[in-house]
Amino acid sequence: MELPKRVQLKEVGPRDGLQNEKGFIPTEEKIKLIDRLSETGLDYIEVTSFVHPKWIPQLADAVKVLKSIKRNPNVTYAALVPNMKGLERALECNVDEVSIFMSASEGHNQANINKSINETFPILKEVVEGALAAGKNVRGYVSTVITCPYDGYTEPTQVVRIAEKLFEMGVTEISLGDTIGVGVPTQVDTLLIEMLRHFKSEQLAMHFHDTRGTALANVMTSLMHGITKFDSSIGGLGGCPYAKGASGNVATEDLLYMLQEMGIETGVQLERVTEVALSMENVLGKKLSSKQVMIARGEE
Ligand SMILES: CC(C)(COP(=O)([O-])OP(=O)([O-])OC[C@H]1O[C@@H](n2cnc3c(N)ncnc32)[C@H](O)[C@@H]1OP(=O)([O-])[O-])[C@@H](O)C(=O)NCCC(=O)NCCSC(=O)C[C@@](C)(O)CC(=O)[O-]
Repeated sequence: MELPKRVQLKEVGPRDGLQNEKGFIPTEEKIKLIDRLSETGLDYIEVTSFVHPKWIPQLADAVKVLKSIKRNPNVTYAALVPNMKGLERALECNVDEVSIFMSASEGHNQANINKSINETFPILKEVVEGALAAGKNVRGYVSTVITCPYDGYTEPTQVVRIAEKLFEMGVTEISLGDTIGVGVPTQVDTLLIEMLRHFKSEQLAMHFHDTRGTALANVMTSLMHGITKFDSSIGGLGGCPYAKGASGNVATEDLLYMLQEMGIETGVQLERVTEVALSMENVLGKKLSSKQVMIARGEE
């Protein structure tokens, strides 16, 4: 079986991981989390999001967080940006990379960003133009690529249509989100066969939530298609408040363990990431569900 020799992990814990947490996490703790993650070998961290604080109150401190972290020159610090207002705030803090986002399905797009798919394109086009003019790279998320909590199954051709539009705008990479974490390997296979007829594997990243425990199997299927970029979240935290039933992302430390044992390099230190994940249990006042954290707790 031919698998990639090296994979890049994009840590989305401080943004996707925390956005769904109910109680407000003190800003100092978010900064500490990002600073600790910056010392684990990760080279990409999505730190926050410049969405409307009314929609995601947990990340209302985005400006303070991004301005206060200790930047490691080897790490790209990215943030989610939905529109020009968000871009202004992100540029004010000198974000390294901008992540725009929309869904492949109408139902989730409307619930998540209060716009139809067609209304979203010109808004994002303006954001991409503004970010590129400011010298920032732009990454695009396409959510609900397998199933939408409102509209059901998503046709792969619809994902291709949205991805083509985002690439035309100037994004350099698209992260494909199984937003509610119900996808299975055969569906990922079907999706990637279609996507790879139109795009190169280097242009794609995969973003798996793990609601049904299928995320690692979906990563494996993606590796077999030559995908080398995966989003993951420390401790398996995460979820979208506008996607009912969505649980956390694949846990960074569980993904790292699997890759490491398969001899795939990441440059990230499993022990350090696990320590950071474990420390989040105190901050959040709850046990995390990742296997590596359970083992570190002595609960094998
Ligand atoms: C997109 C909007 C802003 C539209 O929200 P809206 O209410 O339609 O916004 P609007 O453009 O009509 O503006 C209304 C007011 O909000 C202000 N406003 C407008 N934008 C901003 C901004 N950026 N920052 C601060 N303020 C803002 C704007 O200035 C105005 O203020 P007013 O004039 O009334 O005083 C809203 O729907 C929103 O913030 N949605 C984000 C929801 C979200 O973050 N969801 C979770 C993301 S996770 C995800 O999408 C999936 C992903 C990426 O993780 C991958 C996967 O798992 O698949």
